[in-house]
Amino acid sequence: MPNRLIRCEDIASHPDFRHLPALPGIAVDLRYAGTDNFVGRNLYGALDCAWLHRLAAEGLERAAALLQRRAPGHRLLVLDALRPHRVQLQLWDHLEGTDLRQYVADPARGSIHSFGMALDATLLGPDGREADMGTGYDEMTELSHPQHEQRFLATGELSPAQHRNRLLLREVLFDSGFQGIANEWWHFDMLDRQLVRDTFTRVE
Ligand SMILES: C[C@@H](N)C(=O)N[C@H](C)C(=O)O
Ligand SMILES: [Zn+2]
Repeated sequence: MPNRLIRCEDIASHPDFRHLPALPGIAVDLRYAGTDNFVGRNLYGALDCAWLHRLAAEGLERAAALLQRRAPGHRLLVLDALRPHRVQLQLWDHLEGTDLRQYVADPARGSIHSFGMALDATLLGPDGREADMGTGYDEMTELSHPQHEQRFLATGELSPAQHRNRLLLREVLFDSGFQGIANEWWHFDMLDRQLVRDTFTRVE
């Protein structure tokens, strides 16, 4: 268990966290705060989870500015940000007995979301609609894996336009300091994961 812990209910009083509605030009639709998620129920309830650690929030602001320059009219849509550890446990438990746990960080190690240092995001096009990424958010199939994109491009299961949308999302986030993971096009971490687990405050 990390040395530093804070309850999600107390996050507003912690100086290291920033509230997403205060970040200009970024859209937020936290899917675990409703029923449109793979568990099928609202996991955040009365908790306000529209927060990120200031280092991740600053990276997100940089990414939004880059996106404005590279693809005017597009916006970033945050699908998940700070995820309390208690919710990570529920995601993990929901997938017990399946082979899908590769898509959820083991709470025994800790999700980078629970430190406010990871976000799930997609793009909104100039028409305000979500860009087509080839799969939906949290779609737990190989077609969602960045590591297999070349294969799916070759078979036609991923179109060049869908791939370009993923590349644009990745470019603006990577150029702003985030890193991706091999099996989820929507997930981005700020800083080294082990460093975050060892030295940052985890939100319970
Ligand atoms: C569950 C999915 N949206 C996600 O964020 N996965 C990463 C690996 C996590 O649980 O930290
Ligand atoms: Zn994620």
